[in-house]
Amino acid sequence: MQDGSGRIVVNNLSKTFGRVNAVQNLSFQVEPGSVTGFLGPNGAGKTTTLRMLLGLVTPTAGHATINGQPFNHLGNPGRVVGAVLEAQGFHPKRSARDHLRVYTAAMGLPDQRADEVLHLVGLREASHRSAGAFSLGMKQRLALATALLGDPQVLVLDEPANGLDPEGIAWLRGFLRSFAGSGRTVLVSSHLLAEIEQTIDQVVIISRGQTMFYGKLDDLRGTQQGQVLVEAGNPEALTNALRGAGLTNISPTQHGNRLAVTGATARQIGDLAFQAGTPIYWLQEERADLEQMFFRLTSGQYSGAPLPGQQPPQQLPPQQMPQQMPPQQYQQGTPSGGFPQQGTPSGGFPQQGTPSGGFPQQGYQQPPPPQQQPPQQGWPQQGGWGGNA
Ligand SMILES: Nc1ncnc2c1ncn2[C@@H]1O[C@H](COP(=O)(O)OP(=O)(O)OP(=O)(O)O)[C@@H](O)[C@H]1O
Repeated sequence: MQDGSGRIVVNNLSKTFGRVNAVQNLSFQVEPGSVTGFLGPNGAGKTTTLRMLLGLVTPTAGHATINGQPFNHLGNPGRVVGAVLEAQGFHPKRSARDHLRVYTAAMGLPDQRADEVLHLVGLREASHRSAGAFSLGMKQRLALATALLGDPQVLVLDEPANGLDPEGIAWLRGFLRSFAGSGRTVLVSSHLLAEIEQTIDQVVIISRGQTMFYGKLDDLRGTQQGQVLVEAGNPEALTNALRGAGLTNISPTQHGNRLAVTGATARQIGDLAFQAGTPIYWLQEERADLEQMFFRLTSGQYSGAPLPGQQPPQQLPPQQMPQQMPPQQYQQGTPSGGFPQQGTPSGGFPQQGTPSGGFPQQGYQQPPPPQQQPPQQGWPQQGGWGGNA
């Protein structure tokens, strides 16, 4: 029985292709009402994981569920999951509206639903145009429209920002936030952290099929302490004051009198300088650079050696690693009636792509409980696709 939660659970999932360990012991959870980013460089195992979640690939070990069930056991998958794995597979001569109507008919939905989702993704004006003439960004939107047909509870998108121009990316960001804000679940993959950083609540970073980080972005930032750069009238007096306060991670910078201090806020340093009687001429907090951390966590995937200026890939301390679920025997899903089929886009039916999630790590704040709300209400309405949309 489905639990109706909208929760995605990936539990000790592994997949081996011959000698390639595409996915190794991956675990995470995606809660309704949240957006989870599934990140990793090319070949990290994202698509394989999403395909296992969507019942398109049989895991070597472990299992993945949506609403407490393997995808192939969902009674009406199109109403539960909307998935886009690749924005391809459209008949080139078929209009966007006709493409969608093939699926409304298959799903027993009214034709009008095709127009509704075209409006939702900003393709209303292009509904009569052939999909073959669409830009990559427009194809992304049409694939998303297809996934939305069944008004799904869960969205699983593989690299949905590919081909979108900056306006399209901003729109997608708002759309996904809104979708999750209505109590639904979003799992979105990308190989670029910056692309989805502003959209996601939590992140699962994988490299070579293994989890490198699973948790909230702030927790990831917290793994690397920021520093404060300070220029004081009397650096020696400030250094003494900082040491006196137990701050020993102080180093000179290449810039004259400036010091780099780790483990303190700018405010603390300002107070200590005041007490030491030295003026401050310049003060700046430097936050850890997420993109750099992402590269560091995933570097060496191909060469096995760190790139110049990068650290070797590092496994995070245990408290930052995903919690393991109790081992459960994987139950292979029974094949559904033709769905999902690769390349068969439809609301909730996987379209060549894959999602995934993770278990809350320590300190992870549970997102609000699932709230079923009328679909689309409050979702950003797109007036049209811009540029390369
Ligand atoms: N059907 C397959 N047969 C053999 N190897 C495969 C198969 N599918 C994937 N792989 C291998 O598994 C590994 C993970 O591939 P996967 O496509 O899941 O990575 P990815 O993170 O989605 O990469 P990208 O961002 O480039 O799509 C790669 O080494 C890939 O070559």
